[in-house]
Amino acid sequence: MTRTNITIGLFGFGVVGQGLHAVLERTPGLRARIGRIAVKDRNKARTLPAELFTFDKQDLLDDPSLDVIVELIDNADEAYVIVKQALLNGKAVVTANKKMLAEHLPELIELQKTTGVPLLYEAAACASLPVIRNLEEYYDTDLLDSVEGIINGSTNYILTAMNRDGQPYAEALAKAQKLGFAESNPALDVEGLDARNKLVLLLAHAFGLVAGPEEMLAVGIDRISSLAAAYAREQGLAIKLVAEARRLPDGGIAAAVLPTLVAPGHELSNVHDEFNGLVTQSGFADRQFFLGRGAGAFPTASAVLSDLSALTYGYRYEYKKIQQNAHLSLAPDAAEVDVLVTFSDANAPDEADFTVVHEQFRSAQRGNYFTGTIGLGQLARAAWLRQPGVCVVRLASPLRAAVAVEALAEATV
Ligand SMILES: NC(=O)C1=CN([C@@H]2O[C@H](COP(=O)(O)OP(=O)(O)OC[C@H]3O[C@@H](n4cnc5c(N)ncnc54)[C@H](OP(=O)(O)O)[C@@H]3O)[C@@H](O)[C@H]2O)C=CC1
Ligand SMILES: N[C@@H](CC=O)C(=O)O
Repeated sequence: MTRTNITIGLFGFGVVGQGLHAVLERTPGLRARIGRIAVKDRNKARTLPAELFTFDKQDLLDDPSLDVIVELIDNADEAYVIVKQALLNGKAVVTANKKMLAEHLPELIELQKTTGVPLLYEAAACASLPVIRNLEEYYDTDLLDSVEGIINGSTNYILTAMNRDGQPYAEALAKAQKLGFAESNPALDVEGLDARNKLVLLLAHAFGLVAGPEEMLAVGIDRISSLAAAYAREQGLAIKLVAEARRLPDGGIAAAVLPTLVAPGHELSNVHDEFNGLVTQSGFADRQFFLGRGAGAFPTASAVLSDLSALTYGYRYEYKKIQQNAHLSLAPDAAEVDVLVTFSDANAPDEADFTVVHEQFRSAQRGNYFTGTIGLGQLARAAWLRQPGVCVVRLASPLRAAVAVEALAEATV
């Protein structure tokens, strides 16, 4: 699609949809206008004339006057049907729906290939931060070693409100919802699933690895115990929800989303409120840091706007790294991680799962914890991880290649 006047068929007129409308009004240079809007609730009052709205998706998908479908609804299953049909109908699509993308990425990549129609989704990972196109284009030849970041705005907003402002968890979550940062189902945010969906997109564009979300471990902030929070405070560290993907020496990729202790000098320690931050590490450019708003109406709409503009000059993702790295796979059993585990007497973790246990603490008043090293795959499989009263927080060290138990024993003799 290379034209300068775009007529948009917009699905969804919630936080981001209304943000996009406002942003387009203030961006006359793009010459893009919303032709029709599909929404769901017939009883909701709208801020635009009623004739602009429809409740039938076909009114947009079958309308030849609409060049681009912008999909901004909060239902991933319905979004999938809409996006697929739009591509098959030859309409370019811009979406912010990371859940839908993460669940259907292989098919959506194939559909772009077979139809020749572009699907862009910069807003789906880190909202206003231009990460997808940078990972796809800028790091095209400079080999990336890792991406590590705070990629969910709501949980960062909640953790900031709790730690800096002393707000209770439930109050901070309610505020994140009120401000339009949280998903309609906020469990996606606080359980680490939204960050994991975004990590799927980062993996595809950073490393050319297309993985399903369920293949990666995600632990959310909803399980952070008061003992873990106290441990962090006493050590002068902050707990952040961090998504990490790291190339291992043997070529596999270790990837996970975990609450993580972040040291004061680390780039991510300065990412507050609903901001996101992403650190990339690559062969030649070395370490780089992206920082910006990771949720909210205008920041997210700004990324949608950028995708619309990119469509006008014929931009599409080429997924070059997927072709180059067809052999690449996730290797959780080749990786290990240092963690803090807090637990109640009733649900103690199995210490035999750990390669090493470092520090132990037991107190009838404060609760119990230990720190140790565990294989990433072992941690993901551990039944105790999901037991009530168990909290796992990654220590400040990154994911790394697993050291075999024997090698460790030899080294310590
Ligand atoms: N909020 C944010 O900061 C960010 C959100 N996103 C993503 O953007 C998308 C939209 O989020 P957000 O704007 O916050 O969500 P909202 O809940 O604010 O709005 C959702 C909109 O979708 C409409 N809708 C739901 N189902 C359908 C359907 N089947 N057909 C047509 N319209 C439908 C709703 O209609 P109605 O008005 O009738 O209820 C509503 O207008 C989500 O995928 C989200 O994950 C991505 C980055 C940031
Ligand atoms: N709920 C998401 C919205 C943006 O992606 C978040 O909080 O990051």
